[in-house]
Amino acid sequence: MAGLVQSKGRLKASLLLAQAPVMLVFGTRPEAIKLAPVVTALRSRAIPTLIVATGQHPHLAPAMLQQAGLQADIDLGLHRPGITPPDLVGALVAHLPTLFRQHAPRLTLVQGDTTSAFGAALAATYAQLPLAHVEAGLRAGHPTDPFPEEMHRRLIAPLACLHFAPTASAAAALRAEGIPAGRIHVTGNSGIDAVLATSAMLAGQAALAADLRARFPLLATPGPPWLLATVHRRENQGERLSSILAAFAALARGGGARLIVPVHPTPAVQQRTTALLGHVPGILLCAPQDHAALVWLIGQTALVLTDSGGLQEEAPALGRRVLILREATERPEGVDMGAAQLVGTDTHAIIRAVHAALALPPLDPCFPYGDGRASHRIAAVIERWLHRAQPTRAPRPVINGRKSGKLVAMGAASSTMTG
Ligand SMILES: CC(=O)N[C@H]1[C@@H](OP(=O)(O)OP(=O)(O)OC[C@H]2O[C@@H](n3ccc(=O)[nH]c3=O)[C@H](O)[C@@H]2O)O[C@H](CO)[C@@H](O)[C@@H]1O
Repeated sequence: MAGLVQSKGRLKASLLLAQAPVMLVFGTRPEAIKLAPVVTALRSRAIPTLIVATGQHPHLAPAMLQQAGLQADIDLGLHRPGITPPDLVGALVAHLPTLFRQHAPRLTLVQGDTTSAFGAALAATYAQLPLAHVEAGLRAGHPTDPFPEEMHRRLIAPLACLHFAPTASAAAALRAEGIPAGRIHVTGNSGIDAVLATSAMLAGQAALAADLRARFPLLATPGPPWLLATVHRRENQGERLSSILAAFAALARGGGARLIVPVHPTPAVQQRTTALLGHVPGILLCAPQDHAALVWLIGQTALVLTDSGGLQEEAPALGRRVLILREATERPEGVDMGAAQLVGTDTHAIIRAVHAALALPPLDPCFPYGDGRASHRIAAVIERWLHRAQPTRAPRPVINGRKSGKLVAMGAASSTMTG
């Protein structure tokens, strides 16, 4: 009898979950990379998910999901040439309510600090739907730098009821802003789950590594060490980009290093990079790579030079030092551990830092941003939350501008967990 009651309870719970999925909204390459393991972990617990692509990175983001064996259930296709962050936020606030009405998500989940993440967070909040934030609590120090990412992170925080902080210091930043401790869960960064999974896949597939060696035959040629370099951030465009690229050119011309540079498709970056580095001996420009190739490239190079957030996290996990080509970082843990150095964008400072870093002994893999189990922790918290939070009100349909029906109430907070 007890068993029957229990199985009826389970059945009721699973029906509840099935009727009301977790809606994950993402738009860019790094969100796709970092959300793919979260989707897999949710699905492994039989939590239904609905993946919504905004179209912010129309080619890069779906390709990254595909690599993880996933695809978007719905693609809003909101990208158009010249679209600005406010345009995209406006489009998301206009389009997402229809999906909220059709799919009645119990929880909307966003990752990081992109315009897609902020627009979806705002739309969910207008619809009075509970919001979860993966990679919560990163702060670079200034409210609008990097712009608009820091503004996005800070504005998403008060809207979310579940905050998945990658590190203890990210959790502390949230608490300092008044987020109740019980809503914050220190999980590690799901990007580390992704990079470790990709690295294990590469180790297990000799044919894939052979393909990559064939794709980049120059890397096997004798000569100075290869460095991996990427630059794309909005705050580094213009003169700062020229200053960084001048350092790359000088390093290659000086014969101390060779650089492989996957060039971001943003026109302002692509044009200047091709113009300044296109014909410099010792510099290999290439298209953006799939995640497996990028992870392989980190392993083939001696040092990573970047303004990317994700690469700052990934390189130490793969035993590579990072020189951060920015004035500030929201990821201080790698610097504190000696795996990363904040170098800035001055040409001479970059050259000096490269020579100094190349003289250091090799770095052992280290994990300031997580142990590869963040997605499992995130899914476990969401599962508990779904079972605990009562759907007291259903999503409110808006018909001819009039609201009727019921709303899903903001969920109760669950306890902090670090395990
Ligand atoms: C400084 C900053 O505000 N960065 C934010 C930005 O990401 P972020 O600066 O990391 O964005 P990038 O476009 O550099 O993406 C990094 C990811 O793309 C991969 N890669 C890169 C180049 C390539 O050719 N192929 C490839 O697969 C890297 O391995 C890494 O996993 O949005 C992320 C998603 O919300 C946030 O987590 C970051 O905080």
